[in-house]
Amino acid sequence: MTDLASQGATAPLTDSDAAGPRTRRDKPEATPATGFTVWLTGLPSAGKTTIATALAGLLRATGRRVQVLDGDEVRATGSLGLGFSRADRETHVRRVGYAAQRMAARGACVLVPVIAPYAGSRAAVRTRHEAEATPYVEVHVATPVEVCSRRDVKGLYAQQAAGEPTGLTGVDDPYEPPESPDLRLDTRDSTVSACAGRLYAHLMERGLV
Ligand SMILES: Nc1ncnc2c1ncn2[C@@H]1O[C@H](COP(=O)(O)OS(=O)(=O)O)[C@@H](OP(=O)(O)O)[C@H]1O
Ligand SMILES: Nc1ncnc2c1ncn2[C@@H]1O[C@H](COP(=O)(O)OP(=O)(O)O)[C@@H](O)[C@H]1O
Repeated sequence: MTDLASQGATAPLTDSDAAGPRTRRDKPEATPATGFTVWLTGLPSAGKTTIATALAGLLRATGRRVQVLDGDEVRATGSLGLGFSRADRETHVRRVGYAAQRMAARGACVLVPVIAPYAGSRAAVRTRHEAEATPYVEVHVATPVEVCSRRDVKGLYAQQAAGEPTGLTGVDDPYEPPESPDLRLDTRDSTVSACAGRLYAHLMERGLV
């Protein structure tokens, strides 16, 4: 048995195919999957990262290549040195949008849990994707600030209430809610898996999965 065969690369998936047995090797080459970007925008603690992680699991289970571009992670690397002023956030969002589009254009499912508080920079990201004919899905994780501040996953709301940091999105810094996102998720009365499932269903409707 060759190495490839020992990894199951030529094992028949079915023997009932009229054209003869299909092989695992047929799958990726015969139908290269279209990449896309899903941008999850919303307040801190809204549920962006949690839903992105759950969706990543669903997509990986079907064999898709997934890249998650988390705001904190990009800020520690590609956006190192940028803060939370309007100008810095806009630069950061456009930078992440550029990277996302390039990865999606190469077939990845790119999931972006990044606040992106300003409508203008979100529109710029969408426009970049459209210009390159890369599918783009904007999801508003529309959890109200009262709920987010109760969750307070990173303790930021409590810290802000105690005086630092100032300029917390949704509290004393702007968040411009998307007027017409592709999908709006209300996480108040839904489980994480229900939200990820709704998003997956939307991707199916769009023919992306
Ligand atoms: N002032 C202020 N406002 C908002 N968020 C703040 C702030 N300071 C730190 N953080 C934390 O930074 C995390 C990453 O933010 P993002 O890159 O997604 O933000 S932005 O799009 O540039 O606005 C973001 O992560 P999430 O909580 O996952 O949204 C925040 O926890
Ligand atoms: N339906 C839901 N979808 C996403 N998160 C939820 C949901 N219900 C409760 N949560 C909780 O809300 C918190 C969201 O945190 P996180 O995903 O880090 O937010 P964000 O990335 O938007 O800052 C997590 O503790 C998560 O378990």
